[in-house]
Amino acid sequence: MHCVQKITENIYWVGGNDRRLERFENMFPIPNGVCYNSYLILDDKTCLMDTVDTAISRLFIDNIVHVLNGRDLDYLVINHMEPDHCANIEELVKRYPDIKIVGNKKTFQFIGQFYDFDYSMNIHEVKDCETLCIGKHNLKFMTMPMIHWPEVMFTYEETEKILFSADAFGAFGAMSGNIFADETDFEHHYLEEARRYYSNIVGKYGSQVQGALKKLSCYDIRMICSLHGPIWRENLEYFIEKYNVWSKYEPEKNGVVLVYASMYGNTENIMNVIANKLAQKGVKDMRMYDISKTHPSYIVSDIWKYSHVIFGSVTYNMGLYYGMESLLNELKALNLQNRKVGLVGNGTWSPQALKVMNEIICSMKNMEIVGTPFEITSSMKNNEEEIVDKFVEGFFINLIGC
Ligand SMILES: Cc1cc2nc3c(=O)[nH]c(=O)nc-3n(C[C@H](O)[C@H](O)[C@H](O)COP(=O)(O)O)c2cc1C
Repeated sequence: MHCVQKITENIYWVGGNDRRLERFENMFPIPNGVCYNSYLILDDKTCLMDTVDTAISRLFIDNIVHVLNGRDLDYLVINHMEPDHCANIEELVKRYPDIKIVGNKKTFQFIGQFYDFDYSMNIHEVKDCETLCIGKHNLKFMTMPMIHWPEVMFTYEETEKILFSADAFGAFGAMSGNIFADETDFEHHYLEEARRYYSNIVGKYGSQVQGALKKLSCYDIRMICSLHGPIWRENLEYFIEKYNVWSKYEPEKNGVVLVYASMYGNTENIMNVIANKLAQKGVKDMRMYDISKTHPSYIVSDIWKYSHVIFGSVTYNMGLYYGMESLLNELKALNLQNRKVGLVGNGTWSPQALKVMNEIICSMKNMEIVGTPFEITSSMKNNEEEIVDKFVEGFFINLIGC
């Protein structure tokens, strides 16, 4: 049966939820599921904003048929050509052969690359800032390359002042009936997952997001409709400001994330000792992760949030432990900047971990090594506590000075 909601007088949410998918992009665990949003505008012409993933195709078609109530579908706007939003294009062209697909040059290139059906009679190609009037509603298309694919567009509906923002302003997490952010306890339910979504998926493209925010600042926006996560119709500034901070790679909070790679527990032990000593100095809300236990997307997300991070790793075959090396390289690939970093290495016969971690961190932008990095040979002895104290003292002074 159809499952839709009105979001304004003539616009409907026709998306759906997926709580069965284990991993988004076959990579990121989504214990709270995910939603695929799509929106249908009824006016002189009917217009659908994006489609959904194959997982919910059947419901999606039911939703559209129900809302159209016998009308034809005139336009399908493709703001983003990623397959989790595009699974139904062919089906819609079959059902509504006169439909016009609205996209830019790259959109049509990607449709041709992903799918094998004839849409040559359905193309309505638009350029940046072009508009399309469908009655009382007027759609303005803004190309937003690399947020987070090159063909991405935002569509601004000028009459009701709604921004259809593709994947931007999205979040992991299925919706439980409450499709508006103001109907949810967003800070507790969605914020962490919105940050994990942003940092891991869009994080690399901070400068493009900054560009988009600048472009959008000229528009009066009353509602933001993303392709994932809740719709924003109140307190939009709150979430826009989160995007502003995240895309500038600025920490949201002064605090410490500790991440370790440890096989036999000695590096783990030192990280616990460091955390204890920092706690005794009054540092609160620290987060500690075992790289082999927690999916890196959660660690990336917390590092995006906090100002300081301490990495502790064993040496493995003259290099870094695999999980730690891949985390550090991922942070670098995501363009993470402006963090203060403490380093602790470990090795038994030829310790290399500290050197390799230091090299990766120093190759990133605006990363500062704080505290005196140190290396353990196998395990730390009670009579070596002075080294840890020296590290903690330097790290703490920097932390409280921030
Ligand atoms: C497969 C393997 C490769 C290792 N390679 C090195 C190495 O190249 N250099 C070194 O100094 N230690 C090496 N180690 C030793 C560990 O780094 C070391 O025992 C570490 O001090 C233990 O710390 P942990 O108790 O936190 O696991 C290796 C250990 C294993 C299991």
